[in-house]
Amino acid sequence: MNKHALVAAIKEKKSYLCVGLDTDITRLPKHLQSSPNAVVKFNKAIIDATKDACVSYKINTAFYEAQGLKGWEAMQETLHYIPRTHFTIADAKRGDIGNTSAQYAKTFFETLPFDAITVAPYMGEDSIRPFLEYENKVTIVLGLTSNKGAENFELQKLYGGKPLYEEILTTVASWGTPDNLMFVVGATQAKSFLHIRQIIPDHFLLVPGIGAQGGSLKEVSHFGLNSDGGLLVNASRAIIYASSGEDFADAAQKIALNYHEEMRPFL
Ligand SMILES: O=C(O)c1cc(=O)[nH]c(=O)n1[C@@H]1O[C@H](COP(=O)(O)O)[C@@H](O)[C@H]1O
Repeated sequence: MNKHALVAAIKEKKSYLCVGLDTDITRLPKHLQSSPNAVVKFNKAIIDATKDACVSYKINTAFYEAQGLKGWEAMQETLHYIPRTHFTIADAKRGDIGNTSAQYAKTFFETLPFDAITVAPYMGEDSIRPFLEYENKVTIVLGLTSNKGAENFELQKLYGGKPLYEEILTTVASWGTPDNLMFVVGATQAKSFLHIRQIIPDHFLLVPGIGAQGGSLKEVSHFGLNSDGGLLVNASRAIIYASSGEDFADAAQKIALNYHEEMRPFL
């Protein structure tokens, strides 16, 4: 699915919810833990339960890579199970010298055919170009992240007085278009959304940090939405671990529907 199809899905469904499949093998409900392929069973149940409320799924690759070969297989099976009507994100946070980034792009755009990947901008233009060369794929660059460590570098002022993250948004935006580039902005950074929208009015923002990290969906929506929707708000733990019992999928569905209901009036 490309960005235009995503915009259509958001408008039709009146949802900009992205469900995060950060599936931690140690947090699976007890009744699944001994079952073979437990991660895939869990993910399939979560997808079945939440697909009507959301337009996107984000697979955080760390939770799968940590399991070795079995984890990569689970990631692949999960990706293929996600309906084509949903925008798929590999949250892999890659980026390296050009020829290495080209291999990362191949991994997450071809071998595993995700629609988008998260990328760290630290190594600059040649580390991001190989991702942008793919037509109909989206590169999501870390802008202002949700974590405390954002203060260490992203919010530090450069010599001109501008914070580093602003320089990243402006410069990276000039390497692509709002069709092939999005930016990560954490929901915990709500007070910066108005300003960020002045710098990049047209780009989609992937917004993690509601739910477990305490960000406000209302604030983010108020300041972040644009005429395309322009937001993908992610929640992972708050949805997928809404219950640790046999009712985990029903509980996940309830939370996802609540987010959807909160989003509806904004569109
Ligand atoms: O790129 C991300 O998705 C990301 C960026 C960021 O600034 N903060 C952030 O939490 N994330 C990811 O978003 C998800 C948030 O998970 P929950 O806090 O459980 O909703 C995790 O997969 C994080 O790795």
